[in-house]
Amino acid sequence: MASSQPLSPSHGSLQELAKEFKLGVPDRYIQEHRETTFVSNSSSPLPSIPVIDLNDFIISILESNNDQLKSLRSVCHEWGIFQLVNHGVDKLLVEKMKKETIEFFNLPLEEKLRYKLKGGDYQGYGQTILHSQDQKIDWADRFYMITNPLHRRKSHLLPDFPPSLRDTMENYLQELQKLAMTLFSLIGQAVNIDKQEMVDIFEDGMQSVRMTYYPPCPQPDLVMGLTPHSDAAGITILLQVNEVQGLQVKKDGVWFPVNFRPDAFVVNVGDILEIMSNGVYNSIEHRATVNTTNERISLAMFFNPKLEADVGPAKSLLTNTGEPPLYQTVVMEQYLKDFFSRKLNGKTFLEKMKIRNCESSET
Ligand SMILES: O=C(O)CCC(=O)C(=O)O
Ligand SMILES: [Fe+2]
Repeated sequence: MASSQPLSPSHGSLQELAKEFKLGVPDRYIQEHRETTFVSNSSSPLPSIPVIDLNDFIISILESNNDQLKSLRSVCHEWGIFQLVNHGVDKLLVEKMKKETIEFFNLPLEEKLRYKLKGGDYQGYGQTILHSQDQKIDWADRFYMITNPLHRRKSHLLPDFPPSLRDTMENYLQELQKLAMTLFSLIGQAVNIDKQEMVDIFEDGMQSVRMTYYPPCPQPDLVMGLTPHSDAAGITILLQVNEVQGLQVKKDGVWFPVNFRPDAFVVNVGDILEIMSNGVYNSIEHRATVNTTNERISLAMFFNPKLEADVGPAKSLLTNTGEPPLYQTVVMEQYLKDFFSRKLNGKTFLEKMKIRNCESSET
């Protein structure tokens, strides 16, 4: 396990700083080894990420057919990401949440700095958390916090938000938690995990949120809005707040841009579902790019097991399929500690959870 203490970022807000970098980007932001993005043309068009329609499940359950579950399984296996439409969350609430998120980043700097990351913590407002002095900084400001369990909330964050943002966020959290439980149930069934096991693990689970602000950048091809990573979550439900595109996913070794549908949430399969499904599902590697003219804002919500739950291949899946476990099992609380003690780096954290052949033959 990496033991580096995160360094306190002293560089406050890029949203303000970026205004001074009109001509060029400082070295600390330049990513020398940035992988290129797929360029489409008439013979190789841009592949679009799959769309899952929640209404289709209601119909297929009524008709007792498994086709929808089969297609969900194949989407989570081959892609690990999909656009979810007819998700049932009130459109007005989604629009209000977008508006409040934009207003958060429009607050005067001194207001936002009330929520500033404090030394050694990973919750609050600021730039990339640094694990070493030479680490590159992403071209973004973020606000991250744990929203459930309630006793883990930091009193100077959500509870202390401007009332309209706080109330909208509370409603949004509740609605998305319900949606996440529906998705967990379907995604679990599609890979032979018992419904009750998903409920026991995810109901009232650990939930967190990240709002990200990507300023326009004079040299967008030199920086990264968000470093390539997979989410250390069960699932992530992602909202593109201001309709500026920038998310990319890595599929079969190639980076593809994702075009968000305005009526959809983007759902990512996270590392924990890859582990629970014993490797059937793929936690998608993704990154965010930026552009010269438009700021971009996103809101990601992460849904996880309870802090005291075991994270490992689902017991009912191993029993139902007779497969040996391909990943280790650790308690969620420890899993998170290990995750936050490292810098984001592709899928390397998930790799550490894999049981190697030599290890399994020794145990
Ligand atoms: O900004 C985006 O579209 C991606 C955000 C994301 O991947 C994250 O917050 O983990
Ligand atoms: Fe992510």
